[in-house]
Amino acid sequence: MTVITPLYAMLNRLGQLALQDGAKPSPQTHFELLQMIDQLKLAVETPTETVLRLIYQPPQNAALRCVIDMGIFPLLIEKQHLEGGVSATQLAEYTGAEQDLIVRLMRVMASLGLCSTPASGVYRANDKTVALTQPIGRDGIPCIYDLTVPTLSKLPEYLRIHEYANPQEYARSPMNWAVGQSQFEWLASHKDQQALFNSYMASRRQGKPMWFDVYPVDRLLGHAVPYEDTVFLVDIGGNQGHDLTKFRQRYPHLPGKLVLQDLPKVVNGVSGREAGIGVMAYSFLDAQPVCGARVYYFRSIFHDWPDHICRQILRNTMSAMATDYSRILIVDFVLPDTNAPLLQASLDIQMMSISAGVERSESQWRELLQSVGLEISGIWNQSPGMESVIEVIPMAGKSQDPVEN
Ligand SMILES: C[S@@+](CC[C@H](N)C(=O)[O-])C[C@H]1O[C@@H](n2cnc3c(N)ncnc32)[C@H](O)[C@@H]1O
Repeated sequence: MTVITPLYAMLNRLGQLALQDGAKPSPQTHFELLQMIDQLKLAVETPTETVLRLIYQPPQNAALRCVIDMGIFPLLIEKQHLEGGVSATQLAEYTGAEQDLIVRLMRVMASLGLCSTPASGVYRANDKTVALTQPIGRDGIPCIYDLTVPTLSKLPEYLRIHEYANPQEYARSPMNWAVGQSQFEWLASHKDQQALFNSYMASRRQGKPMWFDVYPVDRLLGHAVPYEDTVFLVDIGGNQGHDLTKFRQRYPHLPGKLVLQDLPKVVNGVSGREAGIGVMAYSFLDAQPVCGARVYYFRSIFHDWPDHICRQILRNTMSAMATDYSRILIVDFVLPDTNAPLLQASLDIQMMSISAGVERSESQWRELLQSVGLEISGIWNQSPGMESVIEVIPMAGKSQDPVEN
């Protein structure tokens, strides 16, 4: 009798998933495939192997950061035409680094699958190498490394000293304790990293659906007031306008203006004229100056902040909302109560560290919103691994007057 082991059952399921959607899997299948592959690895690894894999992640990240700094990935792309690949000797010549060091760093890159190594001390670009030369890898890796590593290395000490209290105050976040500033002050005082951050923000969802692919925008269009001087959507904390530009391209004829808001250091020098976007330096810790917009849109904002600041931001927005007309759209993760994807669970720890922020579950979102008199009118999601679009309106019978923060 054949015994179906858990490993065999997993492989079977993987096979089914691989067949299911042909060459281009749906977002759901893609997500399940990735989850299954992780589970498969755990099923094959011995417990010792799992622990060793985890222990040696920090050196991998450090090596990757160095290889990005040395500009090796663009060289591999540039020399892609060389059939035999690029040797460590050549890389040493191009970069000025010592050849033996290159061999040691590139061994890690090849093991991570970020290039191939057809012969000893020889490297070739693969499809992952390309992403490391684009803004998402080129700028995202050093940005997140510099922003988080000094704090993460001290997080165990911070939590021990603070008797394992859940960090809930922006001004007393682990980053503030470890580095003297929380994320946005730190970025504002580190010009190069702020530029990397902006570039990473604009690039990190490349190839993923936009919020308007997930959310039925028709819900907003039908009742929008079509006057030239009305505002259709304000992107609050919209960085340098990457989302709004794409929204404008998809919807060139909207009933009303689009407005981008972010901190002065982020939007100074940004011109939205070509895309027909108004640009405004504004802090969402102050009352919202744009009144009566159809939509107040926040993407990846609330996860940066603890509840008390989120309430402040929400109240500042509610004071500008038009009764029975304006709504808030929040694009953020809605963590499942069990089996949260590792990326979301890890981002939660990152947010906690750099700004006492939180990735929230549906019940946490409801609780937060209810505490200021708001309620969820719908949640849209295309894939469990992606952010959701949460539509929010004032609770029936609640006033939208400014309330004390
Ligand atoms: C995680 S990024 C998200 C950017 C963009 N919404 C996106 O999803 O790509 C957070 C943004 O909030 C902005 N921000 C931080 N503090 C702010 C404040 N007090 N007022 C307005 N924007 C702020 C940052 O400059 C940054 O652009």
